[in-house]
Amino acid sequence: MNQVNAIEVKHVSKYYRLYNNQGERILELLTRKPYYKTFKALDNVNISIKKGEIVGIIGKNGSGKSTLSKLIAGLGEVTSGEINVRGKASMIAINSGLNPRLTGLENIIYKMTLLGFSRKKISHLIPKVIEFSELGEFIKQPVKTYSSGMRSRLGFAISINMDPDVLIIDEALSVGDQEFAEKSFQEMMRFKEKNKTILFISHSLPQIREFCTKALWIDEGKVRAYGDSESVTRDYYEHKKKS
Ligand SMILES: Nc1ncnc2c1ncn2[C@@H]1O[C@H](COP(=O)(O)OP(=O)(O)OP(=O)(O)O)[C@@H](O)[C@H]1O
Repeated sequence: MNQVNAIEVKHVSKYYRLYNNQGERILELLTRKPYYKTFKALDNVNISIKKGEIVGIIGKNGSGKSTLSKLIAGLGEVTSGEINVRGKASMIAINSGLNPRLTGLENIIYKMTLLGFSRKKISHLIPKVIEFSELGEFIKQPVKTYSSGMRSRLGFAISINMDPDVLIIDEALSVGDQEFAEKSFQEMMRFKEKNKTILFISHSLPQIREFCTKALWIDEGKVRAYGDSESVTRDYYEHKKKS
């Protein structure tokens, strides 16, 4: 793998199986005949992302942004192709990664234990995560009682303090308040200074222009453009205006 590439996505396709109802899944098991339709969520995606880049991922709803970022984060299998990530990747998304039945504090411990952090390291990081999340006493409440903004705060605070090499943020900052979003952006910049890599999925083109060095435009599962964030967001905006 090239020394300077943090992420390499080579000829990656991802197909989902679509069933009309649960009955079809059972019929398939019984008859051993396929009852599903195949849906191509990603179609031969090739991309290399250099270490230290902040890459904004844009594209209309359902174009494959989350599918691609989940695969890069190691959540799920590619149907074909190959993904190489240098170092550890950590993903935060609006509704994933936290166990709703556990409290905020238990989630911190759970996630860090899963990643193999020592008890000592976890005890050291807990106060930092709580402080960054600004959840105060709510950290002792089950996550299912949190608002989407509170979940996103906790998710961001855990991920950033785990100090991954690649941080993937899927819309998680769109649900928080402005103040928290700004604090998170500052943290993203510090991350960049440490020459770490960030993938940032957002529907906000101004945010992408402000914070990302590059932008990746995904359209119907294919890479439509990858280049400097200014020009890719402009092309995307022009395309949206016409359609
Ligand atoms: N688990 C799944 N099973 C079946 N289809 C799926 C699954 N996950 C995603 N898809 C489909 O794959 C396509 C791409 O979805 P994805 O969530 O990657 O899009 P997105 O670009 O992130 O969209 P959005 O902007 O709405 O978040 C969509 O058509 C979606 O319905």
